[in-house]
Amino acid sequence: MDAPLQTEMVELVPNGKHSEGLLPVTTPMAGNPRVEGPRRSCVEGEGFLQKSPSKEPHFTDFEGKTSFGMSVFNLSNAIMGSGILGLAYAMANTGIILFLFLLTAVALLSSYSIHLLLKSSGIVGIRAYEQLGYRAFGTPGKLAAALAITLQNIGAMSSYLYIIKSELPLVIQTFLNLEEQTSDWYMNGNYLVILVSITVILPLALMRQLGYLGYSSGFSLSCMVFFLIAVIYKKFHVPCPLPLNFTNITGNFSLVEVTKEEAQLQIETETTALCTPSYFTLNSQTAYTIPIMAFAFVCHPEVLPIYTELKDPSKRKMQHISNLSISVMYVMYFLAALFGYLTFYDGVESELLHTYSRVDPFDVLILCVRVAVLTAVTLTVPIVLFPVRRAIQQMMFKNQEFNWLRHTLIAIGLLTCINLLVIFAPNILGIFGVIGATSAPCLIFIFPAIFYFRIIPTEREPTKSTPKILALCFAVLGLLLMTMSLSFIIIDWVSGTGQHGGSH
Ligand SMILES: NC(=O)CC[C@H](N)C(=O)O
Repeated sequence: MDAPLQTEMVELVPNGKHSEGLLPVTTPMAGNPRVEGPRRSCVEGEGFLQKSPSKEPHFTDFEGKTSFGMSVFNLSNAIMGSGILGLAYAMANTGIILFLFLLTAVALLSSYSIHLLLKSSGIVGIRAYEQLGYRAFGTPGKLAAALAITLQNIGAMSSYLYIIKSELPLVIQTFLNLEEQTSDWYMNGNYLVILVSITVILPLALMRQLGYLGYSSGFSLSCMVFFLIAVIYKKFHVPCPLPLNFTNITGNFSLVEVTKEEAQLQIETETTALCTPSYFTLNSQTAYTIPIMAFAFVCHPEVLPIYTELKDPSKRKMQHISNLSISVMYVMYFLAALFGYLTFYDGVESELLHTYSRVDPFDVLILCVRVAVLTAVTLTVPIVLFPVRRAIQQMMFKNQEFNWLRHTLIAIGLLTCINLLVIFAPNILGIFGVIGATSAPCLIFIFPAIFYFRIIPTEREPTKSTPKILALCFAVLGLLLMTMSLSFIIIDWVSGTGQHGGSH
């Protein structure tokens, strides 16, 4: 009947305005979610029909204006963040082959979950993650989605600001050619974070639409490309083992009475052991790989806002944008991890930039790399802030018209909270390890799958149809990953070896 008409039913109201008021959204009754299915289809069918005959002007006021290319920039920028800095460490704990396999799997799964989100939003007719939750499970579903988005993105933004706080003073120190850090205000990470937040992040975060951030996203991506080139270049210019390790090795030998040749031989053996890539590794840290990768590919809260602003939107076009962004990031992630790993091998730290500081903190190229990463993460904050503001609006001010004052106050409020967190409670970042381990699997695996399962009408896809069974398997996979990551974090805490959780 009217089922096929639902497919591309999309609501073309820009962010902040997509109110439920435009389409009668009925709260599903628990346990009987599709009671209102046919009625809804009808309404959505009408909406669709209104648009399709002329194929445009009807919605000109609300039409998204962002081009395909700008959307790719924005989505790629949303994907790319501090996650990239942890991947070389992940590779050191999996080996190259296993890493490649896992990275491919996470990228494919991430794309599949975007497919589930897009398909569900086509049915609901509203491109907002929280609204999918509402349609699937009523208010609890909406709150769960909004909470996961808020926690995940606040965690991500804190990790970005934390990078600014710890790296920017070093950059300034090097630029000023100072041997040691002075107590001047411009050497104080806390002041610098506040300054960057006010002068760069806030103005960008005040943009009414994500589409305007396309240029800054493009610039942010080019900074990351520079970072990648520098990582590749450094592989061929940093000695292995690092002189520091080398001293340790020779130091050990000087304590014992050994002949020069024996010592030389030992050093060579150790050097080979330290500087040979491993293709397949399993150790106590391997379990962290999946959460690190899952975090690195999270962009799901941003997908629907970007879709809302897309020019001539269609599910197919948005899926192309997502696949393209994920593929580009996949290649960049793999290369950054590979060359980062091949530079330091097992000596790589969970934050790649720190490892470079060990070589020579005042090296000019490393300095430029730092500036590039700082710029990239700074420009990512406004994109990641966007869905949080949207979630807050959906929770507290739904059905209300766009309001500049509210828009501005929420952005200022969020930035203030994140600044306070980073300045006064940097240890809280450990807590974000736990949040990351729960909210990332929820946003990537569990929610898209269960929302899809509940939203797609049974007339269209019976409960036992392959897509729905696949979606359920996907949710179970997410649940397994979440349990696994959490157990490992807890084991780590209990045994007191927790060396992770920092920025991811
Ligand atoms: N929204 C997000 O959480 C983005 C995280 C991003 N994928 C990163 O690597 O930092």
